Amino acid sequence: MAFTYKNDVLHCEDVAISTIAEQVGTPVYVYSRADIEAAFGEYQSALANRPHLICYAVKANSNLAVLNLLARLGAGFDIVSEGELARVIAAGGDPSKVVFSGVGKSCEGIRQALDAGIRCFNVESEAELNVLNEIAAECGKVAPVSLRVNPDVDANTHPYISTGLKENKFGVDIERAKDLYEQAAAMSFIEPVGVDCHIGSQLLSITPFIDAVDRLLALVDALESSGITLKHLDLGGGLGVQYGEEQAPAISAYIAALTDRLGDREFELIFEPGRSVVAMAGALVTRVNYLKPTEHRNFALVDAAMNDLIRPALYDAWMDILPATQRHDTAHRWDVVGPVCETGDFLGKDRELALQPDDLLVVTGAGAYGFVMASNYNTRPRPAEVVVDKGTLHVVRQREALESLWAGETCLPEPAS
Ligand SMILES: Cc1ncc(COP(=O)(O)O)c(C=O)c1O
Ligand SMILES: N[C@@H](CCCC[NH3+])C(=O)O
Repeated sequence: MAFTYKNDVLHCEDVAISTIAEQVGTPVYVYSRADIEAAFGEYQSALANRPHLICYAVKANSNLAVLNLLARLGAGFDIVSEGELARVIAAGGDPSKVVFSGVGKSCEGIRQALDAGIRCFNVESEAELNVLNEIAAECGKVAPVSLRVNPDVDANTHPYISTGLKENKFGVDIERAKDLYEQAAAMSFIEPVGVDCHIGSQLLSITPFIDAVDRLLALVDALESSGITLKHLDLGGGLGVQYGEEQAPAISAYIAALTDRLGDREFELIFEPGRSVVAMAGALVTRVNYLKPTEHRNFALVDAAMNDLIRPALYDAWMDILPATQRHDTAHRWDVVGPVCETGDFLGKDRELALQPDDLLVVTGAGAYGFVMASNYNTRPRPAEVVVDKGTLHVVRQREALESLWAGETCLPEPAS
């Protein structure tokens, strides 16, 4: 674990958090190269004795430096837009290791992905399959396809990030999937190559994954007996991490439990992990601007806000908040809140901390769905991002310049008289 205390001072790898804040300012996202590589390495070791491709889910953290270091480790990528495809290519990723997920792919995205020669389109509806067939015909290409099947399994996670239930917008109803594969197989510019599912994110139990894989395997066997042989099984992402006291399954246990279900079937396995690769490798560093104790609650007003890290506001997500330097004076309960004009603008509530103005606080577990979900609400520039590589600090994205926030906007001309 990269974020550890040495003599009361929190470090990322060998660099003190206070050094980062002095050099780069706050708020700032900090990622540990070693932690990202270790988590990805766990997937690689767990899958070492099977044909596999680990397609890192770009949406979790799409910083070019992060994508580049995963590409160098041999990762494939799971994308959901032409923007993410462009990022992967800019970061040196191999398009032939890209799978394209997403329930509403644009025609332009489909065209660019066909041109780039991606590994597979994870198709989510009959309408999308027809559009893909038409665009592939125009481009004179055959599109490799998996259907993303909705297995109707309860992932037991926050309702906003549960994706494998019938009432969710994602995937093709498993009961319709066989018919759709038969249609796909008859299309001239579509080649069914795999099957895919992704039932949700931040799953803390392996059981729903097992239920989903069993349902997928029954479908694969039924397809096989009607003459459609698939080459790969894509089991999506979704493995949770330990933000607080809840325990998350180890990557190795999760992979072992799923590969156990396959029997002697010899598919290539694809996984699309996002959070479990990058979440714990990152943190958001923020400075206490004001302390505001009141009769009812104590507020620590920090310089990061919901625009920088929206998970607490959007999902009521609990994320750990650590002092950059541990004080040994009396702790109090603080709501750690930002400057944005919304009551939902908090990073954590009721946290026991010994605080002084100007102290640095560190929100851990922020490497996934942190910067990527940041916005410019309240005309706040998005923070810088840095990677710590042992003793060296690399600024991999500068904090946005204020003027860039209104670049491209124009005022109306004087009204014609
Ligand atoms: C299709 C798809 N694949 C992979 C992921 C990555 O999920 P996670 O970050 O939970 O591993 C997501 C996000 O939930 C997704 O929608
Ligand atoms: N944004 C979510 C995860 C979304 C998963 C995307 N399919 C989170 O922060 O937990």
